[in-house]
Amino acid sequence: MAASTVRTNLDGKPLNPLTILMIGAGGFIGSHLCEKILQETPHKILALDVYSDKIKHLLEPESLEWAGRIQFHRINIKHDSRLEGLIKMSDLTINLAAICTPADYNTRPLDTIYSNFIDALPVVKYCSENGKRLIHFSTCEVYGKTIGSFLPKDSPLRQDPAYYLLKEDDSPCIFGSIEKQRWSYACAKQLIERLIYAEGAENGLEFTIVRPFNWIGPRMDFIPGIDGPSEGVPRVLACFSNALLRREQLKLVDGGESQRTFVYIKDAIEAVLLMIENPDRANGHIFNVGNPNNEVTVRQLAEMMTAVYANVSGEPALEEPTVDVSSKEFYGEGYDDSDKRIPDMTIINKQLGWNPKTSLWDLLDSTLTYQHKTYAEAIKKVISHPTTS
Ligand SMILES: NC(=O)c1ccc[n+]([C@@H]2O[C@H](COP(=O)([O-])OP(=O)(O)OC[C@H]3O[C@@H](n4cnc5c(N)ncnc54)[C@H](O)[C@@H]3O)[C@@H](O)[C@H]2O)c1
Ligand SMILES: O=C(O)[C@H]1O[C@H](OP(=O)(O)OP(=O)(O)OC[C@H]2O[C@@H](n3ccc(=O)[nH]c3=O)[C@H](O)[C@@H]2O)[C@H](O)[C@@H](O)[C@@H]1O
Repeated sequence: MAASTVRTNLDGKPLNPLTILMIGAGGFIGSHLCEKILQETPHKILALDVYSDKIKHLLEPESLEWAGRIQFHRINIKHDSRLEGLIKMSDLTINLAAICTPADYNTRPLDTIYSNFIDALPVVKYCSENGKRLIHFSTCEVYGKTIGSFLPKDSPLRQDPAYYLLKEDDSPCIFGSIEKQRWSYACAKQLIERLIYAEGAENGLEFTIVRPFNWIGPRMDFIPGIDGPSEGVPRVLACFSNALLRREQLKLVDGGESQRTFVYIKDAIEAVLLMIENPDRANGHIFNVGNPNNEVTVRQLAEMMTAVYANVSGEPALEEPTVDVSSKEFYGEGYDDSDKRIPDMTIINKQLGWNPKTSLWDLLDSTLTYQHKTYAEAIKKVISHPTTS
């Protein structure tokens, strides 16, 4: 960014450089947000995480044009007295830290609840007590299941948006029974949202809550056995990428009938930057951030990824690229699923004028090109020397 550029917000006001504490900066979303802020704004980042691999390229070498504008703090927010000091030093805190992989929700429900609720409490408290602004990352999973999912399969009402469109200020949050521990994540996220909202109402906390709807792109999660545990189960993009890279069948949980809308990480990050730089328009709001035009079933996603990867890698797809597995086999006891997730975009459109741009085909093409470049050689090595991995 040219040092002399005068940047203004949506209301034409000049933007002053901010100091931003980003908790969870070393993760998927954090790494893209750091890149965007460093490349396009004059803001400073205090990047906090227990890992830094995904932002290594931003931290070194020191000669990069943004040297001095990013500082990494290897801190676990569960137990570190430096947290309050960092919040005090910053104009804005963005909290991304969480356990947010469905394979963990029913197998590690305690860690999931602690991570998404208990560990976030001091962040909210310190922001509120010190009069600091907070952007907190929640999830579209707080909506749970759609009202329409309880209607008979052939009910024409299922086609009516009133029964499936997810609206921030209107839709109920519908989770399964307590034994369905999948909902431990959604429930913890819902309670922290309610707490933040209450801090706003009772103590004047300036907050924005983000509900991401399946943001995907490069650096999401890990490829098992390459840059993550061999037995680990990441989110669907990485699961399917891993299978494609290894020329294995893509596993469709319970027939792959669930529906999702996928948004390209780079589109979504633009929405977050608008929130950062337009507090008057973003404070006090909860925002859906997704792409309602990119809806597919998980089966369709598998078919699209198979076609795109064949093109990217130059290798023909398997004759039978997918296989059905039960959720119990894949995730274990207590798994349940969101049936359909289409974000209503009214509020984010009205407040920030944001719209996603990238089609599912285009985002899969750039993402799978990245996956192939980053992992194909390493996978080949592991496959040819399995014991040395
Ligand atoms: N990716 C999505 O589409 C999506 C969708 C819905 C919600 N979210 C939410 O957005 C946030 C970020 O998601 P992501 O996809 O980047 O996940 P991620 O797992 O890639 O990133 C989370 C980061 O937080 C860090 N972290 C976790 N606990 C920590 C602790 N105690 N102390 C310090 N650092 C800690 C992790 O090391 C990791 O780098 C999460 O809150 C998640 O629930 C993401
Ligand atoms: O990304 C989001 O917006 C939110 O949704 C995700 O939840 P989910 O979409 O269910 O997680 P994925 O792992 O991406 O799974 C999507 C669908 O694919 C299915 N799946 C997953 C992996 C696989 O190999 N095969 C497969 O069929 C799952 O059962 C599910 O129906 C995670 O909970 C969070 O990261 C986040 O809050």
